[in-house]
Amino acid sequence: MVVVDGREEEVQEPTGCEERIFVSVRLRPLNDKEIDRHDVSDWECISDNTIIYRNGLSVSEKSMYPTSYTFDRVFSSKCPNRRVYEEGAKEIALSVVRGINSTIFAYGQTSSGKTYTMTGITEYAMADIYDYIQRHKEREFILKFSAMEIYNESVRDLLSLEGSPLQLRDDHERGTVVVKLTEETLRDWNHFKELLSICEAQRQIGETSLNETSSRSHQILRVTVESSAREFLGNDKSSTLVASVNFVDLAGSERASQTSSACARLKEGCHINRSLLTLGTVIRKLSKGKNGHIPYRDSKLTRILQSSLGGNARTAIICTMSPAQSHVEQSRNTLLFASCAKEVITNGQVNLVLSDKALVKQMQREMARLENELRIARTRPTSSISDALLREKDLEIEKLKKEVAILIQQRDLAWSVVEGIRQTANNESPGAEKLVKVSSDSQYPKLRVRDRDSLDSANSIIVRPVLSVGVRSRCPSDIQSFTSEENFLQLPDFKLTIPRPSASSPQLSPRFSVFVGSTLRQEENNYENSETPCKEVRCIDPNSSMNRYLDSSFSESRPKIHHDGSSPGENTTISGVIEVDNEDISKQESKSSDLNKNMVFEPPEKAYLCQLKHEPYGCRSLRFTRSRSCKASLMTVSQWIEKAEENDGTSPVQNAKDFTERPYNFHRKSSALKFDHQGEAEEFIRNESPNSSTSATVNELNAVKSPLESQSSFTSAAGWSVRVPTPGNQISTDFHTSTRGTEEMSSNHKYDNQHGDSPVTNATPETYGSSSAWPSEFKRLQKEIIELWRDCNVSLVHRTYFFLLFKGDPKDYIYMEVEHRRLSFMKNTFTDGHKMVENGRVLTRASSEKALRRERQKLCQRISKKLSKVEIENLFRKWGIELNAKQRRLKLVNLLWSDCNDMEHIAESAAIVAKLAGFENPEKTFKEMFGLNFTLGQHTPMRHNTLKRSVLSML
Ligand SMILES: Nc1ncnc2c1ncn2[C@@H]1O[C@H](COP(=O)(O)OP(=O)(O)OP(=O)(O)O)[C@@H](O)[C@H]1O
Repeated sequence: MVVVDGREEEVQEPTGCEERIFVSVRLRPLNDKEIDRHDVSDWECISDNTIIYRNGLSVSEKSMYPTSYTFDRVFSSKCPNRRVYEEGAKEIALSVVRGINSTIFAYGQTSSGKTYTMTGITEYAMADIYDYIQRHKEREFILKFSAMEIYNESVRDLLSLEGSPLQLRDDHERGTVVVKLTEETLRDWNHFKELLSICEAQRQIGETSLNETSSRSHQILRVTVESSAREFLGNDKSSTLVASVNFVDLAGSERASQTSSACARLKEGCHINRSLLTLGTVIRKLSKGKNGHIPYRDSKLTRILQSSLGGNARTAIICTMSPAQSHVEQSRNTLLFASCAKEVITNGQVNLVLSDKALVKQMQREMARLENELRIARTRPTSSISDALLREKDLEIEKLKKEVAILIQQRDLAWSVVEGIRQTANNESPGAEKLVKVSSDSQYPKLRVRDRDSLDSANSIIVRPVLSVGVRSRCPSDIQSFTSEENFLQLPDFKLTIPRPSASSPQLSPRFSVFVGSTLRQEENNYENSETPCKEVRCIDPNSSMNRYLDSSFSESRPKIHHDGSSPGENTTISGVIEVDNEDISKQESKSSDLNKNMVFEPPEKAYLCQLKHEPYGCRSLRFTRSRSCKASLMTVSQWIEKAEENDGTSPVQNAKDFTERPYNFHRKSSALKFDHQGEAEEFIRNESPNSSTSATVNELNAVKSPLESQSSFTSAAGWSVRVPTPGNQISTDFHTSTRGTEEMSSNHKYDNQHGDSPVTNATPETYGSSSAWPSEFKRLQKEIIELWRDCNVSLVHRTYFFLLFKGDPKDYIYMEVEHRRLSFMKNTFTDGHKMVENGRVLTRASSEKALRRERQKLCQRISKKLSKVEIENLFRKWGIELNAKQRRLKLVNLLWSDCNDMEHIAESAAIVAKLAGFENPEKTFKEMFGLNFTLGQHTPMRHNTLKRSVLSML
């Protein structure tokens, strides 16, 4: 069933099939000569299929020759031609009327009866063809006759021979007799018989002309039958079936040795044998399959009969043999040939010659079929591809869902921080909002630094610490410049934008100390190369004593400090013009010297990165970000202890460099923060890293009153500072990214309102402060946090700090919430088997456990130093440790913070850790440190990119 022109047509396609050559063997009777010489018959057909050698074989002959041969048919000497035709050739010969080529061979030695057999078969076949035509008159048959002879490897057309009566006929074509069998001719059987007789006559003529050489030539009578193909193609009368039947009378297959020794005869025999030998070779090869080369071209005979030998034809071979004993050798060769021939497979196909119309139809059918196949083929792969794509997309969706969950956590956490800052600022400076409103630069609500010239004309200063969350892609070169291990993206940054100061506000004139390190220069050079100059410098507390922070290695390259008239130690404000008095920087920054003139830097160990930018509108902003040099400042107490322990035995100078500040420089930032035992902490630092500069730094912490402190500013342990506004300047917190532009805080609040899923943004201190629910909520949060500390192996020092610091004040809610979320995130991350990166370190649950063990060991070492013998023994007794037990100190330390359900135990543990760590009044610690610190403990819950994304998604 095929579709043509949109119609389905059922067409009987002519088909052929593979089949073996039909091989039969025919014995002739002993002829007169054989009888005369008393030759005997050695062969006998014992059945329709088997012929045997009657005489007994010698032992040697038995090993060489079989005595019995089986074929499709065997015909005895008494079998008439009719039966040989009927049983050995008819079916195959008549295939021609169905459009299938066919060939009837007669193979055998000379005088074995080939001609005798083929004459009878040809006559009967033609008679049957005639009968068939008579019964299928509607098919309009055309018969074409041709006869050829192959002699000495030359082909002759027997029908064009001189004197042939066929030449006189009108429908004669050279070498072919064409007889259109019309009603008239079909009625004239005699006429058809005449044709046959003509052919026979022609053959006789050929024989005559060859001077009795006919037995040494191969003669082929070919009858081509053409008829309409209506039987196969329905109404299409123009297409035809064309097939030929070949009647082949081969030359004798005797050996060359039996030919005349005369030269001519020898040559003739060679040629005969050439065709016969090639025929034998072809048959033998074909009997073994068609894989190898078949030498059809090696002889004329095989070339002409190529399609009949293993090709598109049905073939029957009748092997004739003499029964005489004297010809036994030739007879065996004939049987051997017949045995090979019966293995040959042919594949006769119906030969359909399509008319143009039928050809078009056929092509259409083929196209329709191919299109169907293509459609199916497209459907199948598409389906499989779709499945694969769906699976891939599903995985991607799952992955994105997880990322979204993480980002939501990060967003909430970041907003918690922002809210905390905002609330702190509002609480401590009620006039801040009002001052913000009177900003002179309403068009650009973010804070900016203008050129010095313009600063002169400025009439106000607005300092707005802006939570920048580390996205600095406003100029692409930023990113390129920060491909180092700096993880400024990891932590929220503040962008401090300082607009022009007011000339009438001299109290706001900035007085910054300036220190520029080599790292800074390199970074600045990077910025210089960018189209948008972004200057990253170190900005510090504007305190003249900052030069003390310089260590010996740095002091050589430190720039000159310019105080702009301010005396060291003078309380100055952070807001306003930042002045730079550094020759090196001025040279390097000659192209933008106006920027440097207003910049103040601090030494790397104490620095926050302050990024000064040219903005498209000509303004500049200072951005505080983390730098490599302030990386140490990001470390927590526990990290500090851990690091100190790690560096035991290493250069103490290195220790001093790495562990100089946190949380101690944070103490420095807060005037209210004074440890009773701070001296012990400092002593510890000196003991661990007896670097003079570091010691000086620590010693200066209390001695120096930061201008930030004067403004109620504070610095988070995360490495950036937030200043609480005081009357006279304006401070507000904001949350923005450089790439997305700036948005007013109000818009962020809108976001909060629209996304009320954050309990932090929904809850306010007032909410808890005015509610009796807060104490219970605090206890719940505290208990969960304690459990999370345990689950996340958080530093005991951190726990202690936090526990002692947040004791239930309603304002603590934000820090409790932040801590809770941070720990939850951390726990989930560890539970999922993920890693976290903190300051370039990969943190896992295992590594956190290891760090906690080290911290306990470190604390264990400090027991003897920090506690008296009596205190220690009392603790052992109270905690159920035998006084003479091995490793009793370590057992004691291991018990610290071990029972999360016993708040008395927790409180006692905190007291012990505080004493061991040397900070016994942590309640005086600035609480914002925890609210803003993402790196407390050993872990950093946010990764650079995820945090960045989370911020972008929020904006
Ligand atoms: N089955 C048969 N019954 C009676 N006579 C036969 C039979 N087969 C062959 N003959 C006779 O044997 C003689 C030789 O036969 P034929 O000419 O057909 O042999 P051939 O194989 O064609 O020889 P060549 O190879 O020389 O052409 C003929 O006189 C023929 O009449």
